[in-house]
Amino acid sequence: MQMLRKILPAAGLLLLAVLPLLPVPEFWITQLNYIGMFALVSLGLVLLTGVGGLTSFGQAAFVGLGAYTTAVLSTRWGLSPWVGLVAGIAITIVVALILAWLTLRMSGHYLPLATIAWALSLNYTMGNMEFLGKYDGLQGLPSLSLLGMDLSGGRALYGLIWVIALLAAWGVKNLLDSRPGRAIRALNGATTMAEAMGVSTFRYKVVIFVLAAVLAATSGWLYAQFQRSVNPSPFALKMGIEYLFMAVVGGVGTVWGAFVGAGVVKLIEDQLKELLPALLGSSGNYEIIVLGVVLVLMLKYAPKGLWPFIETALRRWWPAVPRPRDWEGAAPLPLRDKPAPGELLLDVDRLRKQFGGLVAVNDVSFQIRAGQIVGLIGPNGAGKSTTFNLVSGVLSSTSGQVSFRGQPVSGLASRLIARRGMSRTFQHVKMIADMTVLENVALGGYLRGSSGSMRAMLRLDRQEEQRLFKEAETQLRRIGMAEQMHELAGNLALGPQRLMEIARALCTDPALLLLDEPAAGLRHKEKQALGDVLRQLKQEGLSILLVEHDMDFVMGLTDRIVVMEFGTKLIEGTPAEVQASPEVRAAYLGTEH
Ligand SMILES: Nc1ncnc2c1ncn2[C@@H]1O[C@H](COP(=O)(O)OP(=O)(O)OP(=O)(O)O)[C@@H](O)[C@H]1O
Repeated sequence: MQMLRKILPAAGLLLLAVLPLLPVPEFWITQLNYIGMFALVSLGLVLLTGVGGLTSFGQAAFVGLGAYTTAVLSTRWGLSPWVGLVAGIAITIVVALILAWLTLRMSGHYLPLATIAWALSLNYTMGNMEFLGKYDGLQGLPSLSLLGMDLSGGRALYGLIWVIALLAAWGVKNLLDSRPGRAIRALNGATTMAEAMGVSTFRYKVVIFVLAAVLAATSGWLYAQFQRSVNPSPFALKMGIEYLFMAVVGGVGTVWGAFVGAGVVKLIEDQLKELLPALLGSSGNYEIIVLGVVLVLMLKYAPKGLWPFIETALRRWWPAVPRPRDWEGAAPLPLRDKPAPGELLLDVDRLRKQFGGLVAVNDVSFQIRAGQIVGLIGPNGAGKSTTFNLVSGVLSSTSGQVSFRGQPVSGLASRLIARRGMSRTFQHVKMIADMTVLENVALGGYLRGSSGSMRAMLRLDRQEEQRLFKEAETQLRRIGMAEQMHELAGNLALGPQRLMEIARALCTDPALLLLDEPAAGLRHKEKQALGDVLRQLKQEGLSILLVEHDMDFVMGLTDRIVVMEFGTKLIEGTPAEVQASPEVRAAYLGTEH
C-alpha cells in the first residue's frame, strides 16, 4: 500500500509524459494542450484572485499580448519565436507594471471594473490596428523548433505546454510556501497585520499582478505557436471571464485547482457547444449561459471550488504530513541593536486623534524607558486601542508627536515603524487562518529575511526558511505553544491565538512590544504563564506597552501605569499609586460597575 502511494503520482506523471507517443486520438491531444494553456492563465488567477484577493477579468488581454508580440515579431520581422517569447514577457511586464501602478491602489469593486476597462481597450487595439491585421489578425507564424526538433503540430507542442504548465505550478507552489509567499497570503484580509510585520503589501500586490500577467502572456505565446495565427477574438473579455470561471470552479486558492478548473470548463464547454444547439435547434453561444448558471451555483454552494472535494478524497490515500522539522541545525537570525537599560525608548507627546467630532485621544503624553513594562488601562472606549494604533502607525494622528529611539515616527507607515523595532499584537486577533501556527509566527520574521519571489519560486531560499522556522519555533516554545506549531491557526481557541500573535511579534526581534489585551480569553493558568513570559522578556531587556482589562494581571506585572478616560490621560504612576487613586476608582466604578 505504502509503495503504491509512492508509485501512483509518478505513474500519473509518466502517463502524461508518454501520452502523445501512444495512439491517443489527435482530438484528445488538442484538448490536453488547451487545458495546459488555460491552466497556466488560471494559475495566475489562483495567485492573484484566490490567494491575493484581487479579482481580474483582464487576463485574456495579457494572453493576447503574449500571442501578438510573437506573431508580429515573427511574421513582420522574421524573428525567432523564442525572441517573441522573451519580448512578449518583457512587454507584458512593462504593461502590467503601468496598469498595476494605475489600478492596484483601487479598492472594492473598482479594481475588477478597471480590469474590464483595460481588457476591452487592449482588445479593441488588437482589432483596430492595421499593423496587427485588424480583426483578421496575423497568419502564417513560423514553426517553433527547439535544439533542432520541430515543435509544430499538437503532439510536438504538447510536451512543451505541459512542461511549462507544471514548472509554473511548481514555482507558484514554492512561492506560496516562502517568506514572500506568507506576505502574499496575508493580502486577502490581513494587510494591516502584514504591514505591522514590515511587509509592503502594495509591493506584493504588484508582484502577483505581474506574475499572473506573465503566466497569461506565456500561455498566449504557446497559443500562437499552436494556432500559427492570431486574431483578437480568443483574447476578448468573454475569455477573461472564462479564465476567472476556471479558477473559481477548480478552487481559486489552490494550485491544482487551476488545472482541475481548466480541464472541467474546457470539457464541459465543448460538450455543451455540441449538445445545446442540437437541443435548442439553433446555433449560438448558449454554453456561456449554462456556465454562468453553474458559476452562480458554485459560488453559493461550493465557493472554494472543486479542489477541496478532490483533496478530501485524496487525503485518504495521501494523508497530510506536517512540515518536516529540518531546521534544527540552522544558524540563528541576526539580532538588532538593543537600547541600553533606562534609555528613553518611546516618547508620546500630546498625541491627538479626532474621528470627526469625536476626540478619541486627547493630547495624551507618556514615556517608556528601556526595560519597563507600562500598562495602558481605562474603561471601554477610553481610547487605548486608538493610542496603540497611533503609536504603531496603523492610524495617523491629528496632531502630536511620537518618537521612538530618539527618532520621530509620527506619520510613518506601520511597516517602517516595525523596521525600527516596534512590534504589536491586535485587540481582535489578526492572522492567516489557513496557515499553520508556525507559518503565522514565521511571518513575524519577515524583516529578518531577504529572499525575494524569484529565489522562492526556484526554491533557493531553503536555508533562510530554515532559519526563519527555527526562530518561529523558538518563540513558540518560549510562550509554551511549540506543541501546536503544525496546527492551522484558524483551528485554535482564542486564547492560544492571542499567544500565537505574541510569538509572531517576538519573531520580529523587537525593542518595544505593544500588546493589546494579551490575556483576554486565557485561562487562569495560561495568564500566569503569560505573566512569567513577559517578566522574563523584561529581564532580557525588552520593553512592553500593554493594554489590558484584567487588573490583577496589570498590577502584578507593570512598572508604571497610564490611566485613560474619555480619550484623556487621567493619571500616570506606579501600580500602587494608581490603585490608591480616588480618580481611578471613580472612573472604573462610575462606568463599569
Ligand atoms: N475608526 C473609528 N472611527 C470612529 N470612531 C472610532 C474609531 N475607532 C475608535 N473610535 C472611537 O474612539 C473611542 C475610543 O476607542 P478605542 O477603541 O480606542 O477605546 P478602547 O479604550 O480601546 O476601548 P476598549 O477597551 O473597549 O477596546 C471610542 O468612542 C470609539 O467608538
